[in-house]
Amino acid sequence: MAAIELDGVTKRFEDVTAVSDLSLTVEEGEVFGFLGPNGAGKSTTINLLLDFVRPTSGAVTVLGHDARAESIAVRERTGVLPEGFDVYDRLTGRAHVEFAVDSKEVDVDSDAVLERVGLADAADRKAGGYSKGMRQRLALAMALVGDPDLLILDEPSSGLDPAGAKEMREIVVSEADRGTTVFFSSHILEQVEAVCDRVGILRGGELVAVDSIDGLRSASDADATLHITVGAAVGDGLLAELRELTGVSSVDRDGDDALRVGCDSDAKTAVVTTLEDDGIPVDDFSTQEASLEDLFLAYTEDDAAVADSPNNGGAGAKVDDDHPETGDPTGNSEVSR
Ligand SMILES: Nc1ncnc2c1ncn2[C@@H]1O[C@H](COP(=O)(O)OP(=O)(O)OP(=O)(O)O)[C@@H](O)[C@H]1O
Repeated sequence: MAAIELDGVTKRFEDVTAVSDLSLTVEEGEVFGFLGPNGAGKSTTINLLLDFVRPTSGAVTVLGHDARAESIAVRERTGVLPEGFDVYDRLTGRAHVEFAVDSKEVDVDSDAVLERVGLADAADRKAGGYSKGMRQRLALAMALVGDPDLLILDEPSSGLDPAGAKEMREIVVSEADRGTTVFFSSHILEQVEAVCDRVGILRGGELVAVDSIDGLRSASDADATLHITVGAAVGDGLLAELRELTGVSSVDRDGDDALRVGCDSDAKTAVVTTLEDDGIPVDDFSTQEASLEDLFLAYTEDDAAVADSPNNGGAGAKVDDDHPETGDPTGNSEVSR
């Protein structure tokens, strides 16, 4: 069964279309990264899943439940780390987790959850004195209460130091190992690359790509960089010839005995063959694949030109030619529609 299913979902706020005809399926047990520039519609999508906002059109199903009609059933099985989470200053960390335990009506040892997110030593301190990263850990602890089937994390690494970000990754991986579906939005692409099975990229409310990172690589124009060590000097004429090859975007000398070539994967062989045909021995070469950041830019920049990507869970990877900040640590109060 799919954990999340959005079918032709559009959300308009007066004249702003935050999400446009979004279709996306996230399978149970997947770790799914949801990316997009500021204002792309990520938080709105998350709010649609949780029935904090309602679609203008289209259907949202979460864990087999209709997100509108069965929102309570969804929330009972879902842990949420909301964007812009804020603490109750006067309550201790433990009191926050106990609040989540009571709200979810589960029998959970709050200290064990706090330990899990590295807050055991600060459990009795008032959360108003917590650093930003500690607040974020506390939000995660509350999301983890009750071992949810689905974790929805909106910018989970915001405010975390590198050690905290690593712990966040480890928790995501261990949750996934337990079978939990994890759906998270992030601007920290290394984080996403490290843990996600698939990513979806939103741009202006539209899903412009959804695939594994390798799938995005092969479907996008983002180039790999080929480092070639050569056994003889490469003249300007040959450099120009290489630049003319199909799929080659740049060719630069890298010292006297090496070249750096930006090219798509199909062009690699032609580059090497052209050098050898011109009597230049190729002593060594290595390829550095496009990073997720390169891919993100390729899919979201204005002149993005991206080939069709086949594996999209029914969404159709596309070629691009009232968000309630409640202050409620459950993330559950105040619904804006
Ligand atoms: N309650 C609202 N009323 C009016 N417009 C809204 C509301 N909520 C979101 N929007 C608009 O919808 C668009 C998408 O916003 P959203 O917060 O979903 O983007 P995002 O991808 O989460 O951005 P960020 O990365 O900056 O958090 C933006 O243009 C935003 O201004």
